[in-house]
Amino acid sequence: MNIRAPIYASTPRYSNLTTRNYNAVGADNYAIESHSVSYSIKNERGKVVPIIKDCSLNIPSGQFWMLLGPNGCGKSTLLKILAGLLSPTDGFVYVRKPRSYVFQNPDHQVVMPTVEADVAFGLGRFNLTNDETKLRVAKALTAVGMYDYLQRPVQTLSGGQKQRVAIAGALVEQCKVLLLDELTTFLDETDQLGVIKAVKNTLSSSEDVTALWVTHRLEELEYADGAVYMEDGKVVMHGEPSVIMDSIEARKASYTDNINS
Ligand SMILES: Nc1ncnc2c1ncn2[C@@H]1O[C@H](COP(=O)(O)OP(=O)(O)OP(=O)(O)O)[C@@H](O)[C@H]1O
Repeated sequence: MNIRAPIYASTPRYSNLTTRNYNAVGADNYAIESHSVSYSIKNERGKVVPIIKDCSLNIPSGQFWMLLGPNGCGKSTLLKILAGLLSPTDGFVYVRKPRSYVFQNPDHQVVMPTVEADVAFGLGRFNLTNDETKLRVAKALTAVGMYDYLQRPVQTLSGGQKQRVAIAGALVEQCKVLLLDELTTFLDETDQLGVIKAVKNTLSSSEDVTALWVTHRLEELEYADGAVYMEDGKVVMHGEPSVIMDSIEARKASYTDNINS
């Protein structure tokens, strides 16, 4: 699979879709929709193990949303379903196209010798002129604040700079939805902030790019327009970041009280 290509499909990916709900999806201004999505795997003993359980969410176009929850609650699995990398066992999803999935480890995605070559990599199949390619690369790198690094060898970049180049690699192909999987896990605070700001800037300088950002860092919620909180494979809360932040803090406090009592 070409990880650098946005995931195109002639029609949205659906599972168990009826005509009635097919007509409903995409009707509101949502870039990402998931309706009663479940995903199970069979373990080595042949037992069916549910990973994602009846998850529904709607993310409005042009917004920056975060997907949070404890380790192992299913965030990455749900993101991969939205990216079309996994097929739901039940329910259906709609994600505006083209969409692009950016990995936690930029070394899986940033593969060419220089920043310019890397960002231009996915444009080969578009039959663009040299000037068009240069213009698109410049625009994508400017959006993530990396234009000055155009000629830099990628191995000289910091982790956060590489993440920004990976995001530019998605933007250059004019993707409408960015699905971002724990990009700041391995980054220090400065790089973490640089990557978040790059995504924010991308959204404010583009017409209708939508981003869903998986994170386990609660403090990142302050940059989000909306948030989804998961526990044990289920979407527990969905909406206003400050409300979700307060509620997560309250759940943590009650958990700590239970342990200490
Ligand atoms: N292919 C698979 N086979 C077996 N178990 C799986 C598979 N994929 C996911 N899981 C399990 O499903 C659960 C959810 O995994 P997932 O990676 O989606 O969680 P997460 O919330 O992203 O976790 P983290 O924050 O630690 O990255 C975990 O218990 C994981 O071990």
